[in-house]
Amino acid sequence: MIVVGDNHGIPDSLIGSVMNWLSNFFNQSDEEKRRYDTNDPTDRIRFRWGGRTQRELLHMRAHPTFHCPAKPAESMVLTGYCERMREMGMQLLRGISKSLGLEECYIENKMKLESGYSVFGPNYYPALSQSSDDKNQIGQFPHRDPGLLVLLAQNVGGGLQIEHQKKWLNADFPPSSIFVIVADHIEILTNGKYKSLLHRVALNSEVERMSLPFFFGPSLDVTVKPEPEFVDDHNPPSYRQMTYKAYLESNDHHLIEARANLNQIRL
Ligand SMILES: O=C(O)CCC(=O)C(=O)O
Ligand SMILES: [Fe+2]
Repeated sequence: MIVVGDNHGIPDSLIGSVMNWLSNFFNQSDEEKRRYDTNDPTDRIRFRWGGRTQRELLHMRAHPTFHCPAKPAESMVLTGYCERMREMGMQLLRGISKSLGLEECYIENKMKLESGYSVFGPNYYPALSQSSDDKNQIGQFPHRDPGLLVLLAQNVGGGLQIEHQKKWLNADFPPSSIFVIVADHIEILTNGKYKSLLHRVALNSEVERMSLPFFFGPSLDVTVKPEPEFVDDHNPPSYRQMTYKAYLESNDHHLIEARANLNQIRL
């Protein structure tokens, strides 16, 4: 896990405009939001209520083609934001490649990031009501995410928790920072040298919260596997190989849902 402080170069005004647009979106009537709650296999945009949680989520395909439910003039804000997230993700992956003693563009080339599949998937969590019954309400159950990195912005701090040495820690980062989560396909390609971060979300007790994860993934046709640089007699491959598309679609999930499946491909 890496936190990029407030020197990430993304203007506050851009983040603010994205938050404004999302706040308007989530505050629409259920009927209006339901227009994007379909099960069409060609969906590029999908709105969902969070099942056993009070979360609402909107997933939009961000790359290689960009889709969003905004009017053209407003969609510029969302496209601009997603482009900045991609640039930041690319820079971070160059750093990770170098930290592994590999050439800067190693991950970028192996994962064919020019046509990488990315999803922008904002969440809306209501405030926790004051009634004591609600004390344990959570926003998201423990999970890992698919892809290489998840770049996360939020409108207010408090809610995200990460697992470290079997304990849950609060990931308290300010709204001006971007929090970066290492996801499944970094773990697979490095054969477990980097670990995909287990995390969950508690409802912020005081105020409603929005979080803006950008799921930065490989190209859908890339077969992701432990690469030879991380495999030897003492370290046999720990994960089954699979295209990124097949990984996302396993368990009958839709590509846009961006669900993880790491435990099922461990060898
Ligand atoms: O809301 C958060 O802070 C985390 C969001 C998240 O983990 C996800 O949407 O996958
Ligand atoms: Fe997540």
